[in-house]
Amino acid sequence: QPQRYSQTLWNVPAHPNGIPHQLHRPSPGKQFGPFQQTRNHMTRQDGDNCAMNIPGRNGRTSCVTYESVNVAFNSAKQRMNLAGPKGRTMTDIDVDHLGQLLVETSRSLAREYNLNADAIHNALPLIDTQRTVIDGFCPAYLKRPKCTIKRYREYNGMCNNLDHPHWGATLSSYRRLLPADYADGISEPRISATGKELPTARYVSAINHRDYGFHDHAVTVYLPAWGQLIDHDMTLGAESKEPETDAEPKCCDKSPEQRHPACWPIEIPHDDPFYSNFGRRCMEFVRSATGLSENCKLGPRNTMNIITSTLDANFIYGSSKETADKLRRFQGGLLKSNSANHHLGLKDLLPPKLESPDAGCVRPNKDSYCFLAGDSRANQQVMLIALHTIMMREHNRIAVELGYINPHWNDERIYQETRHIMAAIVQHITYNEFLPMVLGKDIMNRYGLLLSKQGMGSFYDPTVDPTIPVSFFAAAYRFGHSLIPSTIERWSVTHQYVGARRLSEMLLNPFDMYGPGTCDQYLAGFMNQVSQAVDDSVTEELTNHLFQEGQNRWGADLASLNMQRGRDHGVPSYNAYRRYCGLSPARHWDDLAGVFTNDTLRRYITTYDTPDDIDLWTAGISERPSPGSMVGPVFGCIMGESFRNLRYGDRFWYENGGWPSSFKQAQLQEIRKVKLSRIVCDNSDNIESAQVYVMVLPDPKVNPRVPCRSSILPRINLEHWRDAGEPSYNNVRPSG
Ligand code: HEM
Repeated sequence: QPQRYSQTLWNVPAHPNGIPHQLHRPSPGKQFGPFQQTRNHMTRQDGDNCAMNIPGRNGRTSCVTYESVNVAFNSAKQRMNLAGPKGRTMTDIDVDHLGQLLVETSRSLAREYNLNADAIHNALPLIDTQRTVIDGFCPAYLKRPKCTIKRYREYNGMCNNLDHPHWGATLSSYRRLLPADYADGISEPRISATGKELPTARYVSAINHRDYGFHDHAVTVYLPAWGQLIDHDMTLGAESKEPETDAEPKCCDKSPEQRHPACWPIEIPHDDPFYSNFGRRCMEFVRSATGLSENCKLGPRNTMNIITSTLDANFIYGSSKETADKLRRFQGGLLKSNSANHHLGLKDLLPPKLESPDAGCVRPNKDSYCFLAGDSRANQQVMLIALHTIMMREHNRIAVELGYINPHWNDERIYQETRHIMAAIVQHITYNEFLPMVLGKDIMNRYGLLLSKQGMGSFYDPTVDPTIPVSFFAAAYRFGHSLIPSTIERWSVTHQYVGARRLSEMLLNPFDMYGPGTCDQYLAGFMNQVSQAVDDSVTEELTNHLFQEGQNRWGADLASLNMQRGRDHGVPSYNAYRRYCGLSPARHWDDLAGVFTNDTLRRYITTYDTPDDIDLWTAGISERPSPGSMVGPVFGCIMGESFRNLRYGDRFWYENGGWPSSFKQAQLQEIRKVKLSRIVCDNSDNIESAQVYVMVLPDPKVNPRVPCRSSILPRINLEHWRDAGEPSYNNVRPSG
């Protein structure tokens, strides 16, 4: 359905049946509300030089000329003096620089033509930048590439959608479900609806996200562990960097004048219950890099996803051919690994990260190396690195078997087919085991997320954009931060408790993994340790001790970072999403009775000036859960819609039939058998039993713990990939 573009920021219609529809990007040459694109139109004032008509008072229109766009861009370029691309390919820093120029260009035009937020959001993007000097700077990757249909995905996600090749691709901007809420309509962080500043993110966190340590009654640590792993398949916000060092700027130790322009440190109140003990008044925070939209359109600031949006297992392989190649052995379709513990009869670990060894972990000495995987965050903590390890092992296990079954396949063919199967497994486990627990049956049903048990589907809808929404990346999918326990337990392979370590000690410290048997102890621990509930309580390990350094007794606060990140990205308030999700927005505090617990509501009343100010993340994790779900209605809606688009907007979706990428019926049935428990059984060293669904605590009746050799945990039968030389395979050139 077309959107009404005359809507204001505060008047977004909900879908009649309660399910919001996608905000379609405007296609060129159409009329949207009062703003008229003038590609082929002569206008009264400026003839062919008029890029956009803006309605003014008394029915008179004024014209934004192409010339004024050129002047605004050139003067921003001169004023900002940002470095241009060094090589032929655009890096995220290059995109950021051009993005900043476009933001400044939009700001100048908004000032010159006195544009309001509605016009900035709706009118500026309609200007045909291809007719301006901007076109000469707009990188080729944002222009339309020639797509061909192949069996395997491109690493960078390009050409998944043949009509919109950039949808879901790397370095594209996050999608918006609602117009950005920036104080100036362009890029400045949100302020209160009262016109005052919002309370600082740390103040909100300290009052509302204390550590009460409530456990979930059913889910194990495998649930947040898998949740984070697949987050790293879908989103990675681009950081602003110092061009000289490629490092994230430091802000707190500099005076405001000396700070990097992206610095936006979080103010800590003087009476903070924790940081005041250490005299801390400032928490590091750097605004994300600026993104670009197709053809480098003008408008409010965009922000970009460095990795592909679709669930394609890029955390194993990377989102570029360059990264993928670094991880490959180029032999037998295998990934590189480290066989240091082979002599003990133990399976391979991930290879050591020899390039930029200090990025992403804190090394105890120069001889220790953290691990190399497809995602740069793999070493962040032990849950993540353990799952990365078993997914690498699963790739190699499947590759060896495929090579055995098809001795005539070369390295490339084995590698690409294994990568294709791994992406299917990630999709299947996510929709079969993870989402039903997180969202519950009703939401799964409402958004069309329930999997078919048999047959091929034709789920693909080329009008659906799988690009991750800002509100998912910067708020809703961070629901997982509430689930994290304070310690991570190790259990023996026979399910006896062994010990536990504080989470903060394990951050950026994956080196435990080198200890013989330790990986197994964690993998067994995750299925025995219960996770925290999704609620307003967040462990102090994350709210006071995140990435604590050296001898310090304090670290950063992830809850504050989440809210600051939401404001950084122009995420509107919780109330705006209530409206978007078909719920009534709160006009008075009383309207929120029952939405949150009374305690939570009381705390919000002391924290915020009005219900219109509440940050999306804090409210989303604090909502009372919907029946059968771990999350409440607003997070359920944002996640439901996002996961719907990831299923229906992915041409390579594993259940789809009729494409060269489609699995055969029998192969699909094999993929449908895979469970995370099977992957743990096959890729741990000595674990001999697991409950059928490892994200849920064992229960003799509904989730029994069974031996790994039991037929209740069937293994994917790769015999169905025996290749008698089907033409549909042989015609396909390997991608990349
Ligand atoms: C111990 C576990 C975890 C730690 C230490 C952690 C830490 C972090 C940190 C430091 C950030 C960046 C914050 C910022 O500056 O904006 C982040 C982002 C994020 N986290 Fe977590 N996280 C954990 C678990 C999870 C889980 C379980 C989920 C979801 C189920 C999750 C979802 C996200 C998402 C969606 C982002 C945004 C990522 C991006 O695209 O850049 N995290 N997390």
